[in-house]
This record gives sequence, C-alpha cells and structure tokens, in this order.
Amino acid sequence: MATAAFNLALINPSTFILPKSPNPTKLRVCTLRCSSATTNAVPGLSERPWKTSDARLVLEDGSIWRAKSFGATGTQVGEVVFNTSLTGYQEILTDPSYAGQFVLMTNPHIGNTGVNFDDEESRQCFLGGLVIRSISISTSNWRCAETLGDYLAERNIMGIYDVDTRAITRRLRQDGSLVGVLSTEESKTDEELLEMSRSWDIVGVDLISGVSCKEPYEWVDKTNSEWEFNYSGRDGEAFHVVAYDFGIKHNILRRLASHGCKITVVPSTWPASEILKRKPDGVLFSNGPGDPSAVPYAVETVKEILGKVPVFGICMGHQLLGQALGGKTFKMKFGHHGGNHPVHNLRSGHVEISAQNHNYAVDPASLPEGVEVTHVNLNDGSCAGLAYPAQNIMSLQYHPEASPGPRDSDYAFGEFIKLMKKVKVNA
Ligand SMILES: NC(=O)CC[C@H](N)C(=O)O
Repeated sequence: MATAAFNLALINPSTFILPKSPNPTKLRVCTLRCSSATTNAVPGLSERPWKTSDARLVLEDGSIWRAKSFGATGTQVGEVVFNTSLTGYQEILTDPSYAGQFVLMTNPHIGNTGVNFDDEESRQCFLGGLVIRSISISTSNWRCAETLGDYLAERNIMGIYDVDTRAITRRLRQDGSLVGVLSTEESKTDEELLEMSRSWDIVGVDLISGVSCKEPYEWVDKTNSEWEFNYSGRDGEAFHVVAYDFGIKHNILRRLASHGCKITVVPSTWPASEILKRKPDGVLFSNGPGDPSAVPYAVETVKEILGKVPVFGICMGHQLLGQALGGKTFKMKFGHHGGNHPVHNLRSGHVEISAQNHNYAVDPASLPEGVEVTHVNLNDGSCAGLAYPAQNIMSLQYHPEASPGPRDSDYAFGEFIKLMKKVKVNA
C-alpha cells in the first residue's frame, strides 16, 4: 500500500501540489527524488556517494520543493519567474532587471559552457537566485573561465537543481508569479519560510536605486565584428547620448558605441536639468528591475526631458516613458522572460523573434492621442513598442540588444541614430 502510494506520487507530481492554505501546519513536500548526480560526491566519506537534497524552495502558495544546492548557501526571498531562453544563462544572471527575482530556467540542462570573461551584462549578479532542473556535471567551452557553481558561490548567489522546473513553470503560468524562499538552512522550519514568503512583496519597491551606478561615467566598448550584419549608422558623426542607468545592460551601451555614439552613463537620480545643460543629441532610458510605479522620481525626470531631445526607452525605460506620457502600467500575470517571443512590428509588418524580460506592461488604452503603438507581442497582444513622433520619442518593451537572444530587433538602434540625425539636421 505504502509502495503504491509512493510510486503514484513519483509519476504524478500533482499529487504533491498543495492548496494555498492559511494553515501552514498542513505543509507537505512536493517532490521526492533520488538522483545519481555525483557533483559533490566525496568517495569514502559519505554513506551515499551522491549529493542528497539539502535545499528547499517554499512558495507562497504553500508548496515546498526539495532540491539540491549549488552556489551560495543561506536563505533568500524573491519572486520566481521562468525564463525560456535556451542559451545565455550568464547574460541572464548578470541582467540587473532580475534584482529581487529567482530565475527558473525552463531549459533543463544548464552550466555546460561554464562562465567566461566576455558575456557579463553588468558589474555583478543582482538576481535573488537560480532554479534549474539539472546542473551540468562537466564544463566545456573554449572561453570557459570557471564553473557556474563556483561563479555563483563567489558572488554569493544561491542556486538549486534537481527540482521539477516544468511543474513549477506550469504552476506559475496557471496561477501567476509567486514569491518564494530558497533556503539551505535546516534550522528554519517550513512554516518560517512560508511566513517569510508571504510577508514579502516586490510590488511598490524601488529596486532601481540598488542597481544603478553611483557616479556618471563614459562608455566606449563596442560589440565585436559578428554584430556588423546590420545598418551601422556610422557616417562620421558621433552623436552624444546620455544613458540613464536604471540597471542598464552593457550590450545596449556596446550597440550604441558601435553606431559611433559618444556615451555618458548617469545614475538614475541624476537631475534632468544637468542632462539638458550638456545638450546631448539623445537620451536613453534603460532597462531596470521592479515596479515602474515605485519610482515616481524617475517618471518626473523623464517628463522633464520629453520633447526637448530625442529619446529611446528600453523595457523599464519604455514603461517610465509610458507613465510620463500620462499612461498607466500594470503587473502582468507572469510576464515575458526568454529569447523566443514573437513581436509584430506594425510599421514594417515584420515579425521579430525577440529577447524579453519584464513583468509589467504599458496599457495602450491609457495613452494620450498621438502616441502610436508600434509593436505588439504576438503571444498575448500586449504593447511591445511605442512612438510619439511629435516629440521624437521611441521605445520598446523588449530587448533590441538581445544578449542573450535573437538579433532581429537590432535595427532599433539604427532608428534611434536616424531620429537624432533628423533633429540635429533640422535644428
Ligand atoms: N527588463 C526590464 O527593464 C524590466 C522592467 C520591469 N522591471 C518589469 O519587470 O517589467
């Protein structure tokens, strides 16, 4: 009888799914697995020559997922989001827009290429943690500098593996984003971790101030030659772009530099008046973590700049532009995170496969007349791009810089160059 119940549980994970219950004493564990993974095996020193589960992911709905840890140890709270990218885990780990979130990779096998010196998208990892199905037991790549586990441990980022990522993804798709707690601390009870997850919220929190640079700096690095497949925009003229760092990804800066721009990066709180004094040819509002409604100071800055100089907003920058134009943003059910999101460019008629990472979106119905929706996400019809030609504004909800992901939308940087050029010529 007991054996039958055990087998049933293994083949049907939903057996272990617990209803969201205010009574934490009813907690049970979602997965029960043995594995022959040998990553941490210490022959002769352990009764079992394989690593057994030593971590828990406790979700706010009351479900508990037993897992194995890699990277840092400890206890961490965050919002769980799933990312459908097949490659590019290092760029994802260093995308500052994941601050406050645990990234669950739907691709089951992660870590096989290790990490390298070139693919960093920011100065550190800001995400809460990494959740994967299987960590590669060997690392092989010509650029590999170290293993994923060592990299995360050095940066104090928790990772877990041997967890049913497919079941968690299905739950997030069904119920929406969930807050969770990752812990390797046996001393903490399930109830304590559940309480922690339920008393934490990502909505309404200014996460930008924790990731933005503290002082302005100049950026000069370009993307390498494999990116030179598109309109280069270089015509001997170096446009000066000021980039607001709300959590900016380096490839945005590299792409602008490759188009010949002279770039000054400024902190998120830098006054608009200081920017306008420098008379830039354009201003870029970058991607960044969290809720756009939690940073009214940034919306005010955007408002002060609009109409005075051409602007380009990317992701968080697009959301802040939407609000500055009088529109509203809202939290999506589980957002878009991955490198395979189809977007319809309404101006060209083309479909772009895009890189995306956002949980909030602009409500197009809330925007004033004259603002044009230029791009639509084909998965759910949400607004993926805006333009307000009267004020030389363009923005995208997704990532034309890719990194990781397809480069279909790279033309957007060329369009920004054209916008700056048009305004300069007519000045
Ligand atoms: N990549 C981003 O800029 C993310 C924007 C915002 N934090 C969101 O989740 O919607």
